[in-house]
Amino acid sequence: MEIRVGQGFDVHALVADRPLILGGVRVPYELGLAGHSDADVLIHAICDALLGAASLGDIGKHFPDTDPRFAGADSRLLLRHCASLLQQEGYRIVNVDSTLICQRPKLAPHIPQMREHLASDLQIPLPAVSVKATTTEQLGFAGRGEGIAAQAICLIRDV
Ligand SMILES: Nc1ccn([C@@H]2O[C@H](COP(=O)(O)O)[C@@H](O)[C@H]2O)c(=O)n1
Ligand SMILES: C[C@@]1(CO)OP(=O)(O)OP(=O)(O)OC[C@H]1O
Repeated sequence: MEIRVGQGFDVHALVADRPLILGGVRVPYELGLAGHSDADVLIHAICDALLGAASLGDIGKHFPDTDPRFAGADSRLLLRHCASLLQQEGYRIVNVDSTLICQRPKLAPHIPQMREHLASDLQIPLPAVSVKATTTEQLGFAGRGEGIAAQAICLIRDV
Protein backbone atom coordinates (compact mmCIF):
# COMPACT_ATOMS: atom_id res chain seq x y z
CA MET A 1 0.00 0.00 0.00
CA GLU A 2 1.25 3.49 -0.86
CA ILE A 3 0.27 6.40 1.38
CA ARG A 4 1.13 10.01 0.64
CA VAL A 5 0.67 13.34 2.40
CA GLY A 6 0.06 16.75 0.89
CA GLN A 7 -0.07 20.25 2.29
CA GLY A 8 -1.60 23.48 1.03
CA PHE A 9 -1.54 27.14 2.01
CA ASP A 10 -3.42 30.15 0.65
CA VAL A 11 -4.09 33.79 1.52
CA HIS A 12 -6.69 36.24 0.22
CA ALA A 13 -7.19 39.89 1.08
CA LEU A 14 -10.35 41.11 2.85
CA VAL A 15 -12.03 43.90 0.88
CA ALA A 16 -15.36 45.70 0.72
CA ASP A 17 -18.16 44.65 -1.62
CA ARG A 18 -17.29 40.96 -1.78
CA PRO A 19 -19.05 38.06 -0.04
CA LEU A 20 -17.08 36.07 2.53
CA ILE A 21 -17.21 32.45 1.40
CA LEU A 22 -15.31 29.82 3.37
CA GLY A 23 -15.72 26.11 2.84
CA GLY A 24 -18.65 26.93 0.58
CA VAL A 25 -20.44 28.74 3.42
CA ARG A 26 -21.43 32.37 3.05
CA VAL A 27 -20.31 33.87 6.35
CA PRO A 28 -22.04 37.12 7.35
CA TYR A 29 -19.40 39.88 7.61
CA GLU A 30 -18.92 43.42 6.35
CA LEU A 31 -15.91 42.39 4.21
CA GLY A 32 -15.24 39.54 1.80
CA LEU A 33 -12.24 37.95 0.13
CA ALA A 34 -10.77 39.35 -3.10
CA GLY A 35 -9.89 36.93 -5.88
CA HIS A 36 -10.52 35.81 -9.44
CA SER A 37 -12.87 33.04 -8.27
CA ASP A 38 -15.13 33.25 -5.22
CA ALA A 39 -11.81 33.39 -3.29
CA ASP A 40 -12.69 30.55 -0.93
CA VAL A 41 -9.30 30.44 0.74
CA LEU A 42 -10.09 27.28 2.71
CA ILE A 43 -11.05 25.28 -0.36
CA HIS A 44 -8.02 26.59 -2.26
CA ALA A 45 -5.67 25.37 0.47
CA ILE A 46 -7.38 21.97 0.45
CA CYS A 47 -7.13 21.76 -3.37
CA ASP A 48 -3.39 22.42 -3.13
CA ALA A 49 -2.99 19.77 -0.41
CA LEU A 50 -4.77 17.19 -2.56
CA LEU A 51 -2.88 18.09 -5.74
CA GLY A 52 0.40 18.13 -3.82
CA ALA A 53 -0.20 14.71 -2.31
CA ALA A 54 -0.52 13.26 -5.81
CA SER A 55 2.28 15.45 -7.27
CA LEU A 56 -0.23 16.97 -9.69
CA GLY A 57 0.97 20.58 -9.42
CA ASP A 58 -1.10 23.32 -7.85
CA ILE A 59 -4.41 25.12 -8.15
CA GLY A 60 -2.98 27.81 -10.45
CA LYS A 61 -1.84 25.14 -12.91
CA HIS A 62 -5.28 23.53 -13.13
CA PHE A 63 -7.40 26.70 -12.82
CA PRO A 64 -5.36 29.69 -14.07
CA ASP A 65 -6.49 33.07 -12.76
CA THR A 66 -6.13 34.39 -16.32
CA ASP A 67 -8.89 32.05 -17.55
CA PRO A 68 -12.29 33.77 -17.76
CA ARG A 69 -13.99 30.40 -17.13
CA PHE A 70 -12.90 30.71 -13.50
CA ALA A 71 -13.98 34.32 -12.98
CA GLY A 72 -16.31 34.21 -9.97
CA ALA A 73 -16.09 30.41 -9.96
CA ASP A 74 -17.64 28.42 -7.13
CA SER A 75 -14.55 26.88 -5.53
CA ARG A 76 -16.57 23.79 -4.59
CA LEU A 77 -16.52 22.90 -8.29
CA LEU A 78 -12.72 23.21 -8.29
CA LEU A 79 -12.52 20.98 -5.22
CA ARG A 80 -14.71 18.32 -6.83
CA HIS A 81 -12.49 18.45 -9.90
CA CYS A 82 -9.36 17.94 -7.77
CA ALA A 83 -11.00 14.98 -6.02
CA SER A 84 -11.86 13.43 -9.38
CA LEU A 85 -8.27 13.91 -10.62
CA LEU A 86 -7.00 11.96 -7.62
CA GLN A 87 -9.55 9.25 -8.24
CA GLN A 88 -8.40 9.00 -11.87
CA GLU A 89 -4.81 8.64 -10.64
CA GLY A 90 -5.89 5.69 -8.49
CA TYR A 91 -5.88 7.41 -5.10
CA ARG A 92 -8.51 7.71 -2.41
CA ILE A 93 -8.57 10.46 0.19
CA VAL A 94 -8.12 9.19 3.74
CA ASN A 95 -8.56 12.45 5.64
CA VAL A 96 -8.15 16.22 5.45
CA ASP A 97 -7.26 18.57 8.29
CA SER A 98 -7.28 22.34 7.90
CA THR A 99 -6.92 25.62 9.78
CA LEU A 100 -8.40 29.02 8.99
CA ILE A 101 -6.20 31.85 10.24
CA CYS A 102 -8.63 34.66 10.79
CA GLN A 103 -8.94 37.36 13.42
CA ARG A 104 -12.56 38.23 12.60
CA PRO A 105 -15.31 37.15 12.18
CA LYS A 106 -15.90 34.28 14.59
CA LEU A 107 -15.97 31.16 12.45
CA ALA A 108 -16.76 28.38 14.93
CA PRO A 109 -20.55 28.54 14.34
CA HIS A 110 -20.01 27.93 10.61
CA ILE A 111 -17.52 25.10 10.79
CA PRO A 112 -20.07 22.24 10.93
CA GLN A 113 -21.59 23.35 7.61
CA MET A 114 -18.14 23.81 6.04
CA ARG A 115 -17.27 20.23 7.01
CA GLU A 116 -20.53 18.96 5.52
CA HIS A 117 -19.74 20.67 2.22
CA LEU A 118 -16.17 19.42 2.11
CA ALA A 119 -17.06 15.84 3.00
CA SER A 120 -19.77 15.85 0.35
CA ASP A 121 -17.49 17.31 -2.36
CA LEU A 122 -14.64 14.94 -1.51
CA GLN A 123 -16.99 11.99 -1.10
CA ILE A 124 -15.45 10.98 2.21
CA PRO A 125 -17.08 10.49 5.63
CA LEU A 126 -17.64 13.57 7.80
CA PRO A 127 -15.22 12.40 10.52
CA ALA A 128 -12.48 12.39 7.86
CA VAL A 129 -12.78 16.17 7.43
CA SER A 130 -11.49 18.59 10.05
CA VAL A 131 -11.72 22.39 9.93
CA LYS A 132 -10.31 24.54 12.71
CA ALA A 133 -9.96 28.29 13.23
CA THR A 134 -7.44 30.42 15.03
CA THR A 135 -6.71 34.10 15.42
CA THR A 136 -3.15 35.38 15.39
CA GLU A 137 -3.74 37.35 18.60
CA GLN A 138 -4.02 40.50 16.45
CA LEU A 139 -0.51 40.05 15.04
CA GLY A 140 0.40 40.40 11.35
CA PHE A 141 -1.91 40.86 8.34
CA ALA A 142 -4.47 38.38 9.61
CA GLY A 143 -4.45 39.96 13.06
CA ARG A 144 -5.04 43.39 11.54
CA GLY A 145 -8.00 41.98 9.64
CA GLU A 146 -6.40 42.62 6.24
CA GLY A 147 -6.82 39.06 5.03
CA ILE A 148 -7.52 35.44 5.85
CA ALA A 149 -5.09 32.55 5.44
CA ALA A 150 -5.76 28.83 5.39
CA GLN A 151 -3.58 25.79 5.62
CA ALA A 152 -4.51 22.20 4.93
CA ILE A 153 -2.99 18.77 5.06
CA CYS A 154 -4.32 15.53 3.65
CA LEU A 155 -3.50 11.86 3.54
CA ILE A 156 -4.20 9.83 0.42
CA ARG A 157 -3.65 6.17 -0.37
CA ASP A 158 -3.80 4.02 -3.44
CA VAL A 159 -7.07 2.27 -4.03
N1 LIG B 1 -11.91 33.57 13.45
C1 LIG B 1 -11.92 32.70 14.47
C2 LIG B 1 -10.80 32.44 15.24
C3 LIG B 1 -10.90 31.55 16.30
N2 LIG B 1 -12.08 30.95 16.56
C4 LIG B 1 -12.22 30.02 17.71
O1 LIG B 1 -11.72 30.65 18.87
C5 LIG B 1 -10.78 29.81 19.52
C6 LIG B 1 -9.70 30.62 20.14
O2 LIG B 1 -8.89 31.22 19.16
P1 LIG B 1 -7.41 31.68 19.52
O3 LIG B 1 -6.81 32.24 18.30
O4 LIG B 1 -7.57 32.72 20.59
O5 LIG B 1 -6.67 30.50 20.01
C7 LIG B 1 -10.30 28.85 18.46
O6 LIG B 1 -9.93 27.64 19.00
C8 LIG B 1 -11.51 28.74 17.56
O7 LIG B 1 -12.34 27.71 18.02
C9 LIG B 1 -13.17 31.22 15.79
O8 LIG B 1 -14.26 30.67 16.01
N3 LIG B 1 -13.07 32.09 14.76
C1 LIG C 1 -8.73 29.91 -8.01
C2 LIG C 1 -8.03 30.84 -8.95
C3 LIG C 1 -8.68 30.66 -10.33
O1 LIG C 1 -9.86 31.35 -10.43
O2 LIG C 1 -8.12 32.22 -8.64
P1 LIG C 1 -8.19 32.98 -7.25
O3 LIG C 1 -9.62 33.02 -6.80
O4 LIG C 1 -7.57 34.34 -7.42
O5 LIG C 1 -7.41 32.13 -6.16
P2 LIG C 1 -5.86 31.87 -5.88
O6 LIG C 1 -5.80 31.06 -4.64
O7 LIG C 1 -5.12 33.17 -5.87
O8 LIG C 1 -5.27 31.04 -7.09
C4 LIG C 1 -5.88 30.04 -7.82
C5 LIG C 1 -6.51 30.67 -9.05
O9 LIG C 1 -6.01 30.11 -10.18
